[in-house]
Amino acid sequence: MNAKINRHDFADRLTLADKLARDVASRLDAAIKARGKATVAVSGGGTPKLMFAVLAQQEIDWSKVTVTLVDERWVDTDSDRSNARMVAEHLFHHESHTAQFVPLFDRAHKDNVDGALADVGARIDALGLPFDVVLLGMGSDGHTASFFPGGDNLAKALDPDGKDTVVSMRADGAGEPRITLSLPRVLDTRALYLHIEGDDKKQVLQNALDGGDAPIAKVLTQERVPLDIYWAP
Ligand SMILES: O=C(O)[C@H](O)[C@@H](O)[C@H](O)[C@H](O)COP(=O)(O)O
Repeated sequence: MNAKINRHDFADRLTLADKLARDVASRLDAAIKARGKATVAVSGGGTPKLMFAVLAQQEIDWSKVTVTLVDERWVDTDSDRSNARMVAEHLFHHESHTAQFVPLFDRAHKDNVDGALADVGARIDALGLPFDVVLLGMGSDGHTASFFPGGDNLAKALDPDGKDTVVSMRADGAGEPRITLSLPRVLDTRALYLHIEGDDKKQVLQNALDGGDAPIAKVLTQERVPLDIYWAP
């Protein structure tokens, strides 16, 4: 293991959500004070919802915060599979409604994710990396972002020296086609968090820490940025 890893285990999910939301808000607030703006890339799926509800209530200058996604399912924003929709419904309330959102989905290319890669990549590059915060989740198959085992562009997405900002991904476990930040872009951040819940995911994480080759292992063994892992049963 090469990454500097800090483990944070909690007794329950609400306590985790509260602490992680405060830690992220504090990072964003420090970025605004230091550089006048903050950027955060968040993950989709179900795990972040409770934490987003707490994060939305943190009193920072959200008008100076830009939120984007680590990955997105290639579906329109009215789909209940859309991560953009999930973020809109769970994060952009209360204090945070003035934040700017940069989507990964591009309706102009709704039938062909590959046609959107250049434009979406440029959109992310224009944010001026590094991100201040990147929040990752993990599936029980050991994927993080859309780095799915067996994914058609997995090697490209995981190439530590790859030049692509975003990569398309199709995989049996992914449902619809995906777009994902590449591994080097995920790691181009001042702070990196992995948020996982449940004993099954803890075991998947442990397998990767023990030398398993699930995609999450690439985040555990990198040397670019320390990793804070937040877990609750
Ligand atoms: O769009 C997505 O699916 C994600 O960004 C993905 O990487 C997610 O973090 C994991 O699949 C965990 O998902 P759950 O939180 O729903 O288990």
